[in-house]
Amino acid sequence: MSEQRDGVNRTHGGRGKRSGGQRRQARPTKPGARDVALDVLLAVAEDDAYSNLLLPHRIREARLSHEDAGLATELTYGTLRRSGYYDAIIEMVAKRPIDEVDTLARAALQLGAHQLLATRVATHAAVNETVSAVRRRAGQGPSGFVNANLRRISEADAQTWHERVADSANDELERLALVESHPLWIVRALREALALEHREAELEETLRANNESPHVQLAALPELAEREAVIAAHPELLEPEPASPVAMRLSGGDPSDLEEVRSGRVRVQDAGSQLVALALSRVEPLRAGERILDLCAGPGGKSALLAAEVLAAGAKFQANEVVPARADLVRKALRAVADGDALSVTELDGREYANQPDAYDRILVDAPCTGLGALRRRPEARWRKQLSDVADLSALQEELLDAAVTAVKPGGIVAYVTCSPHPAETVGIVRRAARAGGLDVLDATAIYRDLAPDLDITGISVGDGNAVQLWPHRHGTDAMFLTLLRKTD
Ligand SMILES: C[S@@+](CC[C@H](N)C(=O)[O-])C[C@H]1O[C@@H](n2cnc3c(N)ncnc32)[C@H](O)[C@@H]1O
Repeated sequence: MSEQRDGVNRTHGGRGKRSGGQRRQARPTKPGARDVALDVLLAVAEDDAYSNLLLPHRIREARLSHEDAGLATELTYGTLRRSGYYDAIIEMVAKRPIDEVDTLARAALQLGAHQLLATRVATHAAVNETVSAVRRRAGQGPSGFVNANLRRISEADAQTWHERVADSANDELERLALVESHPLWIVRALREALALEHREAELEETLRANNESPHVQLAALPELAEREAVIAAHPELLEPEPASPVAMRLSGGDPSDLEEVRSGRVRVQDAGSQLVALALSRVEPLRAGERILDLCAGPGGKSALLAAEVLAAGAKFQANEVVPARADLVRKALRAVADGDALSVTELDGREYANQPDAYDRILVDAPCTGLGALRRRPEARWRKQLSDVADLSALQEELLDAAVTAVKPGGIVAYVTCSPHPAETVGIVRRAARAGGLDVLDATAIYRDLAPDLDITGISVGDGNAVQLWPHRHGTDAMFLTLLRKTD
């Protein structure tokens, strides 16, 4: 039997390795939604592509209709998010370890399993169309293997597969990791984070929320756009989003169809990201002449919102981003807020700001992190992150926070923020800083309750104050963490 015919990956390269023996054939027919989805799944597996960057290109190249573009998007992102769960099923039907399944066959089986078990696509279409996409790409060889195994998957319903996979687990955490399609170390970290609020019972809900597509949320930049007026101009598309006083929810369509988005007065931004930025600018009134620094600003979402607030109060705004290409994105984001390049963006390692003691009134440290709080937005991210990333990042996070504490004036405020709820990146960092002395931990729950009275906010005790962890399943936002620290001497 040839490699193509039996679907075996004899390279044993596992995820992300090209299977070598496949010949990619020219497609005689116009590609459809499944061809596009399969293309992107393979590029993610073989070339470490980012699905959210590649998919829009592939959809345009294939000239998919609006409807097919929607289908390709749902199939690609849904399959990537749940691919760990589908792998468990593929191992059962193919009766071999997943790393021994050829990359194309594995991607096609995941794609087919997603259609069969998580969408309303009819069984015959899910099987036949997926097999046809494999045949167009690689000929008869692997399509037989894919066809046979998809038929086996289609013989049981979604509930039965759920039970079979759950029964294969050794314990409760492994069960959740398998059925909710997350690496086990991430499940453990999320449980630990929920335990800080005595909410371990919400673990399954938290994991499920990571498997859903988030709503598109927009921010009306203060002084440049007024939320109610923007909603009034597009009542069929927009509604207020309770998680931030400037947030709106887009019900469908492309945000750039809105003139307010094209002009930069309204930005696509998660409401939790809005809330952490506004917590710093509104924790107490901004005074004219205050100096505000965004230490880790790329690509500039929070900078744009903060700068709009800061300039309206006659205060001064400074952004910094160490990666030059990302610093350019910050400059672009700030152009809508101030004419030309009126706001400078430095390109320093944020730790160098320790050389400017007592220089700023408020500093945002939106620290580089694992991003475990935004897994629903980055469908393949959970499979690429590693536990070892946490140690490296938390060392950097400590140093960036220390630099900000040095650079803020006595009486000034540092906001420490991550888009990860991993305790080693959140409370681990701020509790250490609080123990070192010279800082008061403010009550972040109070400012959140002012800014978003409809949200159910609970605090996590840090020193004498409270940090706040937002969650997709409870607040409809990314899992943003915030602590506000005031320098006392
Ligand atoms: C979580 S992101 C910031 C997101 C941004 N605040 C926004 O809302 O668009 C963290 C940023 O920190 C940058 N970064 C990483 N190491 C850094 C360092 N040593 N100094 C300053 N910035 C750093 C990364 O390049 C990344 O752009």
